[in-house]
Amino acid sequence: MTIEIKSLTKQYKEHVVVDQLSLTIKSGEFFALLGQNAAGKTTTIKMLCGLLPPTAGDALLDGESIVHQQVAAKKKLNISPQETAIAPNLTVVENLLLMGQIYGCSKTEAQKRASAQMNVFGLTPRQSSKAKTLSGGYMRRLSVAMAMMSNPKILFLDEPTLGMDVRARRDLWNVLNQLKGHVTIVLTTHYLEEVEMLADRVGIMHRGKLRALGTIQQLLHETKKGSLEDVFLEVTEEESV
Ligand SMILES: Nc1ncnc2c1ncn2[C@@H]1O[C@H](COP(=O)(O)OP(=O)(O)OP(=O)(O)O)[C@@H](O)[C@H]1O
Repeated sequence: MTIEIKSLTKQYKEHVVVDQLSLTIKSGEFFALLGQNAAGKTTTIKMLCGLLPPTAGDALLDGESIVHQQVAAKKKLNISPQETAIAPNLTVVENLLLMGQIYGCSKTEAQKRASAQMNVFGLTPRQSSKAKTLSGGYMRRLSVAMAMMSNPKILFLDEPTLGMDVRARRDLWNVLNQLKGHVTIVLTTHYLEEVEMLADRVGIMHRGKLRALGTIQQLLHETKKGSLEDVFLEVTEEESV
């Protein structure tokens, strides 16, 4: 369940978008990847998920190379992307069962997993609602629950609470907290409060490079700042345009 990123690089013509990123994310860790717009976060996650080939470097997901053992590496992970894969005209439970089928579960196994996920994500009361009738917050919950249907060892969450109201965000945080320690989670977000609430460790990217890495306490100590926001602003300031 460990993610070992080794000099991972993505270059578009002369533009180096991810620049020799090296980082190890521990098994069961909740890791937050931060950075300003265009820092290279989504590109990094897309490479780790096998959606984008790296220009150079590699990453090992539970020991499987994303370059040389793509199929095996992909089996370790799932992603709840910004654009969700929810079918609007299917109900909540149908969406979950469909995911189960896609991942090759038997009908009984898919039903078992769907019930478990609806329970964890507080979706049971809405199981017969068509997905298109759900609020944005419930949609995001469904999206993460669908990603969990494959029982992934590694889960990537790309801005999971974007556009959610305060309560929906808090509810999803509670749910994500329950996954802590059981699944290795990589989260990208612009909400620093979310990071403070959930993350074991934080990496801050700036212009494709990893500029800071550690627990929030370590980062505050190293930079002698009073808040994660101040750390973030300092780390991303010096070269910002
Ligand atoms: N297909 C592409 N061709 C050329 N440049 C690209 C391509 N895809 C992304 N980029 C560039 O890569 C850089 C990093 O983009 P990326 O989406 O990884 O940033 P991000 O940190 O996820 O930003 P945000 O917080 O805005 O989501 C940007 O400058 C973007 O314009």
